[in-house]
Amino acid sequence: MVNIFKKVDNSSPFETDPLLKPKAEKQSFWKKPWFTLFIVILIIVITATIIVYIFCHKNGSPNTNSFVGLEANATIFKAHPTSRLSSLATTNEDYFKQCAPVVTCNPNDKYRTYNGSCNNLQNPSWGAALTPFYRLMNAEFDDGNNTFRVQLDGKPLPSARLVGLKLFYMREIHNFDHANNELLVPWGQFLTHDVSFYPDDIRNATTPADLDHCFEKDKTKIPFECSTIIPIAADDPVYGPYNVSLFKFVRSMPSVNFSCPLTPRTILNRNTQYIDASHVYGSDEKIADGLRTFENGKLRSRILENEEYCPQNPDSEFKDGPLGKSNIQFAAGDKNVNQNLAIALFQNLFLRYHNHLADELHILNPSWSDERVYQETRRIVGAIIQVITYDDFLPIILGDEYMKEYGLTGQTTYDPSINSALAQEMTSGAFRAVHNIIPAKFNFISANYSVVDEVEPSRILLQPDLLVGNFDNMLRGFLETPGRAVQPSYNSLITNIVFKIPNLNGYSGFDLLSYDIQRGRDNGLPPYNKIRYICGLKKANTFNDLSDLISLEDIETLKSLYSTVHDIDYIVGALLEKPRNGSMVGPSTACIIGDSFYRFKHGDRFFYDILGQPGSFTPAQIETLKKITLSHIMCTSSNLDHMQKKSFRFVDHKWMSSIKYSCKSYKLDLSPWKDFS
Ligand code: HEM
Ligand SMILES: [Ca+2]
Repeated sequence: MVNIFKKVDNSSPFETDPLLKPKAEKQSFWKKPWFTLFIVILIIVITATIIVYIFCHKNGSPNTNSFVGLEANATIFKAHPTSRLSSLATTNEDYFKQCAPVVTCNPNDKYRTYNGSCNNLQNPSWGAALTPFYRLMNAEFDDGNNTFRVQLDGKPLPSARLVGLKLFYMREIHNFDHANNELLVPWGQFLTHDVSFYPDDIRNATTPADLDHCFEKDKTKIPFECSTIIPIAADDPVYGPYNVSLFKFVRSMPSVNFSCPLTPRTILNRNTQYIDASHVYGSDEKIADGLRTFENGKLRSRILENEEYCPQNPDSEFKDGPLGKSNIQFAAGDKNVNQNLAIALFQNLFLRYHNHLADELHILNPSWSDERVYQETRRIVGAIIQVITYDDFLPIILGDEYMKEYGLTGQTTYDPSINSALAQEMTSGAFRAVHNIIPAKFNFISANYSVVDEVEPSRILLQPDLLVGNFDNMLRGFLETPGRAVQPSYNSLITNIVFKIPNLNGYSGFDLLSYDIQRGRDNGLPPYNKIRYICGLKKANTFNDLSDLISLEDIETLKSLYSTVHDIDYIVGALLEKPRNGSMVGPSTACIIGDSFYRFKHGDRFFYDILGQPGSFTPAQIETLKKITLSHIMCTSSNLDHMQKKSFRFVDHKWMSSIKYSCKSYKLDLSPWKDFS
């Protein structure tokens, strides 16, 4: 803009012909053609801005996504609506036939079990903790059972780091999604931790730290535990200069470690596979009891710097994270509570909310026992997570059209033939594609809206100390920062963390994208082309057949990495796909996410709006639950005092403070819980 105006000034005849100058000075400036032109352009710009703004906020479409080279209105995605997927896997029942414990259920139980069993009365172990992830297609391993998939021509798959470098590195676009804020990120992860957790395979006592010896060069034989490391080339632009030659990679723990030697390699999910707040309360009774005070229904907590936080984890395993020492290690229902600051923030937020709600219910019903208050609160918190997920979060991730296509809106009808368990294709593939909206830095924003700290990924992983004293600023940071524009690349900081290994006197690294690609191979995910097929999209016979969804430039790079179109890792294809308008994800990602959330909704006998079950809420309670927003939770559990109604929307305090309502307006009507039996 500035340059353009300068150019006009320079070419002005007044400068070159002084004789014209007095006449020109007498003429009113608003009669000049350039002024009229300026006004017209200004009006066009303002009108266009208003239209774009209204469109973004109405449709929830980020519209700032950075998929160039493909038609914005790609109607092709509509050509194959797949509202229900049918699993083609033949192994889903193996665990239940061979290893599932005998479970006796009380069909009249009002509350969920801790481990999720007895939700489905005909198949009581479905969706329970410590049962396998579901599969939409059979696992793909080279030897059929265990070893990483290879390419069709027998060559090993390209290094996950190389794939990331060639396709995604240096492609990051620093645009914002001005429709949404960054809160989508902690919510997405919080939701993930409700339904997914697989621990490392440490059968040979191989913790990540034990893999240091994999760095040693000149080995004639690669030790077993080093065989799945992610190789890094010497000319890697980031890690090369530090001589980092590999990322350590520990495989997921297979079922054999839980006395169930299934083949092909089968991974058990340690968390309940329902959206039921198991990450707040625990996926077994021992963990749940350890988190309770057994007084007035409350959870254990501690006060740090005058605020309430989760209790300290007594487990020595947590004392020192691999990235440094941490005095604080929270305990919560999910073991991954300390994985990064964002998830720690949300676990603490919900701990506070539980205790707030328990207080309210206790005041409302003083005669209720500790057990009753605790279980009712737990039930409400689980329901709230469902409401926020389906009403607010998913419509932004998937868009309204996909929401309808996949049956994720409206009244839930319980269908006992549905196994709600989380699909491997989802947890090791599709839902990870949403890692592309993780911002490079977390902004801590003070009450007067100034950024007081910008925290890089190297400071957020496994070291939650920073949360204490910064709770409000961190929450405000997520609310007050526009989201990262949807794009194929992850942010370059989360893919390029270099850290020093003290005992090795060298360096190591972390790259979330490499780990996501490698995890897909570890857990036997089918390649991208097969997911296209199950999702009803056109199966590609040649690389060029991908051009319906992937740009020609990316197809050329894919050709240079993979032997055939059938070899491409699923998450790689998922990231490269052009999202449908109004959605943040491409069709093969939406299809897998849609399937999972369909099964979480219609396969859960305790889903919050299902009627006629012993665990059903009353119609009046359901009405109250439907009105709950994340803003209410944040208002109740922090010191923030104003909040927009649509919590995930970016509401710039400078221009739109009038639609940030006082926290006093976010009251929850608990009267339907008064004296009900
Ligand atoms: C601060 C932001 C986040 C960080 C630092 C983060 C980091 C990680 C890491 C380190 C893993 C394990 C990688 C491995 O397999 O070794 C993981 C797994 C995963 N993440 Fe994220 N993530 C974040 C946000 C999200 C979001 C927003 C979503 C989805 C909406 C998501 C979905 C998943 C899923 C589905 C998995 C696999 C589930 C599991 O580990 O049990 N994450 N993430
Ligand atoms: Ca759960």
